[in-house]
Amino acid sequence: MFDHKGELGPRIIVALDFADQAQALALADSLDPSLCRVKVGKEMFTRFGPDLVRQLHNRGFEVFLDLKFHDIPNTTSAAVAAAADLGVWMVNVHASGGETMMAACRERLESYGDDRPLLIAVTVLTSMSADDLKGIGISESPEAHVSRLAAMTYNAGLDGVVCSAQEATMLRSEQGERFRLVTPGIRPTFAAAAGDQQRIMTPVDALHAGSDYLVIGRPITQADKPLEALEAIQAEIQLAEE
Ligand SMILES: O=c1ccn([C@@H]2O[C@H](COP(=O)(O)O)[C@@H](O)[C@H]2O)c(=O)[nH]1
Repeated sequence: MFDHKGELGPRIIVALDFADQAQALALADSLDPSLCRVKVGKEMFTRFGPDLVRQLHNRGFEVFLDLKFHDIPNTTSAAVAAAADLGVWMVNVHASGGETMMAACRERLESYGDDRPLLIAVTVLTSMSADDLKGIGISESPEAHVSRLAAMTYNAGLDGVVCSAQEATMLRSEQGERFRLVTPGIRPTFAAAAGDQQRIMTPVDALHAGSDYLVIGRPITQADKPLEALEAIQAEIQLAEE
């Protein structure tokens, strides 16, 4: 679970959320694949498809394909295999699709051996608060619900979860060191706007809390100078680690 595809490598995953492919690739060209990975999500994949992923691979980036599959086991496991065929570094499903579905996805990737992508599951979206959970009929706290979904993910044999950094310390102690914690909702000290994110943390605090990978979008992609924003975050991290 831990020893393939360059883990840990760069801890920052830049979320490429653009309506324009040329803009996304221009940004990628201004970044350094040795300093970050990139994430392709629903917007860009729906517009530009697998070709965008190939173009990023050609530029030397490892790609997290963030399509959050949520369907019956047969469909979801086939989708995960398609992602593996594309050669992505990481792919995800929704943990709320259930343990049987997640286990089917994990099993489907067995035949790829060490070439398989990391397979993780989304717990509770970082844009959701306790009130949002109540709105969909879930009365437990975000922490308790994340903990429940992460335990299911672990039992299904996946590599880790997407959660907020606010749950990282809890999950690290519950699921151990090898369970990958991928945390969006990261807001560096220089980025004032939380936007639609509810459960946020700074990069340094997130790493201290136990995050393995920090997913960062707008604070980098919408910055006047994206490479400088990325470097500023890395400097924050390095300073805190000294
Ligand atoms: O719970 C989740 C799961 C995925 N995301 C994705 O991460 C990035 C975050 O972008 P920011 O601009 O830094 O807010 C975005 O692509 C989301 O789709 C998430 O935010 N939360």
